[in-house]
Amino acid sequence: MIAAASDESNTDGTRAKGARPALVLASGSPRRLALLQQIGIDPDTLLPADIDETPRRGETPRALAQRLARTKAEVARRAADRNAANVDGLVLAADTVVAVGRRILPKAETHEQARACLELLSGRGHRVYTALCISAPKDVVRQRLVETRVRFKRLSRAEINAYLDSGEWRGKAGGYAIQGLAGAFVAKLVGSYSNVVGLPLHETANMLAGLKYPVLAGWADPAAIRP
Ligand SMILES: Cc1cn([C@H]2C[C@H](O)[C@@H](COP(=O)(O)OP(=O)(O)OP(=O)(O)O)O2)c(=O)[nH]c1=O
Repeated sequence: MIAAASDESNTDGTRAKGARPALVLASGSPRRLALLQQIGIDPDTLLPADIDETPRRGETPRALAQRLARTKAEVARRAADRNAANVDGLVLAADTVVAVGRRILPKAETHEQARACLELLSGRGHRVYTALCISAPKDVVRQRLVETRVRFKRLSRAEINAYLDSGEWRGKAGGYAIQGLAGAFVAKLVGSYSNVVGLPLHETANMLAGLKYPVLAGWADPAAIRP
């Protein structure tokens, strides 16, 4: 259900003038929620969209990320709309894809997959794409693709084994999580760090602001912002 925050609603259920739209985060990723909260945005509802993420034949990494983000947003909006009396909110979805050239790395689920990813990434550059999709009322859909270039140092067998033992790679695109132990593998990063973790904060804030969702500067009470 997409409902405006209750403390901003009038008694007749209509939205108070100037109230922010309700926000659904179409994600089951704790990292995406934590990143949003980092910039003071607390979604009203979490609605993970369970979709098939298999790349299509010949699909580029960029096209895959964009298609999946859009599908997640659409699936979550349909689920939200099924029960809702009030559907004037925003639905935010994202998808992160790691690629070496046109080669799309999997979201590692097994040791073998994670090892193959790390061996491929060792000592070379790769790109991390996160596609953002925000579905708004009246069939308005905004999309954005953000790219970060990352280069890993050369990884020894011992480092790869130790990293595999950590389990941090599980469920992560490209078989690593930059916000954990793998931060030590990053020799160079060009672009947005939060994009690699799963949600580019600068671009997300801009897109939300463009849809009249109050981010930092639009807040009524700056004192409410966490230090
Ligand atoms: C490269 C990299 C990816 N990741 C994560 C971000 C994403 O959660 C995940 C990529 O998978 P996604 O399909 O983008 O996201 P998800 O399935 O985890 O969550 P949801 O679809 O419900 O939003 O990999 C990191 O946490 N750190 C990293 O350094």
